Amino acid sequence: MAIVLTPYWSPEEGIQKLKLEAQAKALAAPGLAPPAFSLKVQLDRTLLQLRSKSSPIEKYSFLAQLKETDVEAFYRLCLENMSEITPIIYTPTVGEACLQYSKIYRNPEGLFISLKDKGRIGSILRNWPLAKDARISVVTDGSRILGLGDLGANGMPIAVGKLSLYVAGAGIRPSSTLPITLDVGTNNSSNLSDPLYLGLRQRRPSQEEYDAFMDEFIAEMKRVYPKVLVQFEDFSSDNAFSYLTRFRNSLPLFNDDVQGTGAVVLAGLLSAARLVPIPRNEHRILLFGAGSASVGVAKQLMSFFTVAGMSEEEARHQIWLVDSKGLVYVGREGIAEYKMYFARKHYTGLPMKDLSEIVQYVKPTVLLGLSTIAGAFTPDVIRLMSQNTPRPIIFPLSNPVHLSECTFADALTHSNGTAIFASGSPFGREVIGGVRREAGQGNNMYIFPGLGLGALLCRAKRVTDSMVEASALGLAGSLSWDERALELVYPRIERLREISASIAVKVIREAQKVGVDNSTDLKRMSDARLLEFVKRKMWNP
Ligand SMILES: NC(=O)C1=CN([C@@H]2O[C@H](COP(=O)(O)OP(=O)(O)OC[C@H]3O[C@@H](n4cnc5c(N)ncnc54)[C@H](O)[C@@H]3O)[C@@H](O)[C@H]2O)C=CC1
Ligand SMILES: CC(=O)C(=O)O
Ligand SMILES: [Mg+2]
Repeated sequence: MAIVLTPYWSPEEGIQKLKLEAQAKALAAPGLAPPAFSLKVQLDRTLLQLRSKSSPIEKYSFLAQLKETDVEAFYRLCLENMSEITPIIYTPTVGEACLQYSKIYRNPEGLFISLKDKGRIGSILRNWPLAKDARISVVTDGSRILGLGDLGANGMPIAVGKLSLYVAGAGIRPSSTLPITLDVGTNNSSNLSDPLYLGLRQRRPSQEEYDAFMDEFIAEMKRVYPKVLVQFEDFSSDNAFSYLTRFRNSLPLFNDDVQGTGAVVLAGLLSAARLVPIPRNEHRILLFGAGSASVGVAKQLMSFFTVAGMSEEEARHQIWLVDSKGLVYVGREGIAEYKMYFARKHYTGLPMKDLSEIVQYVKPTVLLGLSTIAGAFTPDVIRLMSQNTPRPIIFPLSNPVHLSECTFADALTHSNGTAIFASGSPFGREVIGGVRREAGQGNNMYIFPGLGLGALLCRAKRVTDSMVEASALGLAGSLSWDERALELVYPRIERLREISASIAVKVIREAQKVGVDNSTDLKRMSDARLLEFVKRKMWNP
């Protein structure tokens, strides 16, 4: 396992299989493995080595190297230690990896397609060594990586990290994953002046030029990989919405930040609302931040009200948005098109910017943070929330952890332990009033693996809004009795595979219902058999 005869990265197809065979032979050859060598103990040893690293970024690099040299060991380690490994390969550490990518880069882990490749994108796509196998591609243009802004080509680790979760969390075969970074320049001046920066040294192009590049990219993806599902990741808000609309009917495609986040928050809210003794139609939801994630969440949360019998208009009335200029209302100038639907119609007061003031005005029962503003949920805001409801639902969802709108400890302390809490990045446990409480992680990582797996297995032609909603309902229904007893609003991350399987079943059933699937064989199966089938399809190291 520790003996590697060939580098993982090689342009020849099937190299991974050959490498594993070579390793197996090496381990069997007398003298090449130490006498007491065992794979089980080697995994424990690898974990010890990981834990001996002093900083998260060193752990990230250690794991990246392990994945490169021994992909099976990497995923075995992930599967057996999900709660320890996820914060390293994903948020928060993946954010640090993006920030430092120019320094820590070693080997290509995905495809870089740049503006300079316009006219030959198809041939670049064919350069992926495992070309025939590609089934899921996470595509970023690096323009809004987590809450860290425009990182340009250095956004690659986010695509790689999401795909590692597809493998660990939904059993997608590693060779079927294709991380892509579209390098269309960056407006990040420190990247542009960094001699080690890995991307194009130019500012982002005009919208017209970018649209033409994207049109070619999507057309070539369809041609080269007719079976691939595309997940758009961390595009800046305008493009997140416009490219989702432009391409979602061309191939199976969804935007994780808009749709995956919407689904994960709906699931968390459905679970949280069960803990609050007030009727559904009396909940008032305030979203702090009004970018792609927030507006995606607001749209998805409409069904929190409509499934309870409210009309669309009544549902919209229960939702308020706040952006960097304050409360979003119709009379305010310059409101971007994508947030206009949620602009308050009847607000006639002065512009309102201070969050405490807005909380006093709206009296929300649910406060969601998707603003990238660390500490925006001040003690005062949390105390005011507690006056509106016996159990304030407070989800500071911005990533990575240092951008969270408040900490778990703050939410509990200033609500006298009543807050129901979930954050975008992990917070762990707190003890309040002698009671141990666990923070939930409201992160789209609970949705995209199962959504992608379901869409793949039923060979969906498109990913519909109703399939995304089905994934939310699948997640909401997957809390175990002990998780409920602990008032968790999201399942434990250790159960991600099991949860992804149930989500995939819901997604397949919905695709069949709306007729976008191509899976006559799966239609005949009972739900129980379909679940078995989904689990059997999962790759295991
Ligand atoms: N937990 C999860 O699963 C997810 C979390 N996110 C996080 O959400 C955050 C936002 O992502 P996007 O919506 O894509 O970014 P964005 O940049 O499009 O949106 C940020 C929003 O915050 C607002 N904002 C900025 N400063 C503000 C201030 N001082 N007061 C009030 N509002 C302010 C902006 O006006 C904008 O509406 C990021 O940190 C991202 O990591 C995004 C997707 C999924
Ligand atoms: C989780 C995620 O997709 C984000 O923060 O952008
Ligand atoms: Mg994202």
